[in-house]
Amino acid sequence: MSRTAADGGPGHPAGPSQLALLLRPVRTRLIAAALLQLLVAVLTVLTFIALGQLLSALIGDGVTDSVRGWAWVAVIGLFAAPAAHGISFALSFGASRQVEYAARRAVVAHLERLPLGWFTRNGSAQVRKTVGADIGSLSVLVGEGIPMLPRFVATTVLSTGYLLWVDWRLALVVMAPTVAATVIITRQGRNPSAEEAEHEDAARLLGARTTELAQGISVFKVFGQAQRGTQRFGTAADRFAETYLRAEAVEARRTRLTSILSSWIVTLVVTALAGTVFTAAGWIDGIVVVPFLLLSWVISRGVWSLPMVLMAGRRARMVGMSLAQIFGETPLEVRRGETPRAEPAVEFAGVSFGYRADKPVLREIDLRLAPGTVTAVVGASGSGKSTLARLIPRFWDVDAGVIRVCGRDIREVEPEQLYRDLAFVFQDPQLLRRSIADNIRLAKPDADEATVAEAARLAGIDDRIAELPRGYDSVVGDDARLSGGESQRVAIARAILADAPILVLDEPTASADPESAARIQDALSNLLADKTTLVIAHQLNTVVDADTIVVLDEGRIAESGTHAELLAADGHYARMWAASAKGSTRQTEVTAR
Ligand SMILES: Nc1ncnc2c1ncn2[C@@H]1O[C@H](COP(=O)(O)OP(=O)(O)OP(=O)(O)O)[C@@H](O)[C@H]1O
Repeated sequence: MSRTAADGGPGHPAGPSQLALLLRPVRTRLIAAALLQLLVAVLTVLTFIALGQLLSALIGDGVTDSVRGWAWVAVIGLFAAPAAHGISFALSFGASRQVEYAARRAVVAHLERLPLGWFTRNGSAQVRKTVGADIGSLSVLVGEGIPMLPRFVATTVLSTGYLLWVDWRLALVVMAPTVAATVIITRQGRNPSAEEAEHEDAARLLGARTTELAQGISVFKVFGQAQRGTQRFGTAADRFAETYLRAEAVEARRTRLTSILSSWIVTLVVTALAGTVFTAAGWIDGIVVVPFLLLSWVISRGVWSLPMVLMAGRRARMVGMSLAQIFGETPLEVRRGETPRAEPAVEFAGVSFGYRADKPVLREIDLRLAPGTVTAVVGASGSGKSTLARLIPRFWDVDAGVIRVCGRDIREVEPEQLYRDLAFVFQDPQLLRRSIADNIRLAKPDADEATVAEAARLAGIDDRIAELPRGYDSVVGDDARLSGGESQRVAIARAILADAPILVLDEPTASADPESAARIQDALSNLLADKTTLVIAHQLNTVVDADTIVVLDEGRIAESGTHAELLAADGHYARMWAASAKGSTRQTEVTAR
């Protein structure tokens, strides 16, 4: 069993083919831009040939009719080449913006269809990297790389062809350094050096350590380990710097030879020396050297830009891989189903699930949450309570069995419908960096202010919101800094407003202090009225009134019943209850002392 599909989901070809799909709508514009760059190449080479002819005429042959023609070519080339380049750039730049926008939309649309569990595993880092940096590189590739490549090739081929035609022997000598540089650069450009790869690794590690330090600095400090936290970061930063210097040194060594070989001054000197030798030997007329001086310079400039073209190719591969990773994730499939929607019950029938094939977390769960009842799930840490709760909103799909919500297999329900039937409040209430009002009305964007305020009142958070500088318009994280318990109550207000018939609550009081926990419990009692509820609880005293208490033990249902029934059964639950009673007595004694 695998939670990822490396080979692409249905309708979403991975990698390069995804890139091809994105480029298809702008294909015509890119072809036009590339053709214009070909024209620029032709005009550039013609201009230099014309310059050669003019210089030759000035030095020796005298001005003839054909020279006048070449003068026109030079003038036209001088104006037409920048104009063609300008139009080509406008076309490819426009196309790059369109591709960038389409790529971001395609990624976001695909993300919308991924199971929620994917986000808990990957967090926001990969999404940020793909939607931000990688798609940014894609834009550079489309805007510059794709049109510039034909220009580079055409300039080199045309100039070389012309020089070979003028005098192939001199051409071979003059071109030798640039050909050598081209071969070396192309071979080097294909694979990054070991030092470069090591530096990439160090950069990734530094990124991870920076996040760890930013998120965990308070924990390190509280335990007197601030130095250790910064030490881990410092070691990563040192390694980053060291590998950078090493990679740069290797790069400098690698490029030393090629930058000499492809430098224009070397080309000019080689051309002048070879031209002198050839002329002295009587193999050529001295005037023939003029076009060589001009065009070998054009070629060396092209070779100079080759590493950038190759870099664009490497980036394209990287972007392709990054997109493949996201598009390779199998989206939530919604199967065709004919079962009509029934009363708001939740059923687990023979459900088994594991995050890994060799480690089942839930085994053969049979459970029914009857409409309008509260079912509490308790059990030791790691027994699978949160996993059970998260399977209902399809964080992951079951490996065996079926989960039904309102009588229908959840794999046959459109997510929009499923999330209308379900509201969930988890341990870590995720509030968006938006106004409090927007956070509450997430499930009902058109809810008016009075309705939002009423939900906040029922959730017991209205008085705290009133204290905020801009009340309901205060923005979470900016002028609304809320405690864990307060955030939890905002999440409950959101669930109250959503008014879904089924509620899934995963330890909603987990991060709250006793006073806050009591307020959350009050808020929940407003939320629970008439709902079908599944609540995960650590503190048994919060669930004694539940209609059914289910005890999970190593992923299996060990027993279930009411509080009184389970105490009478004297099994798992009774032992947990006795242990929790002992714990709270000890707690009371400690507090009294
Ligand atoms: N996203 C995940 N990927 C891999 N394993 C996971 C993931 N989430 C939980 N697990 C593993 O599944 C098992 C059950 O975890 P779960 O969180 O469901 O237990 P729990 O009963 O809710 O525990 P607790 O009361 O401590 O929150 C544990 O062994 C846990 O390590």
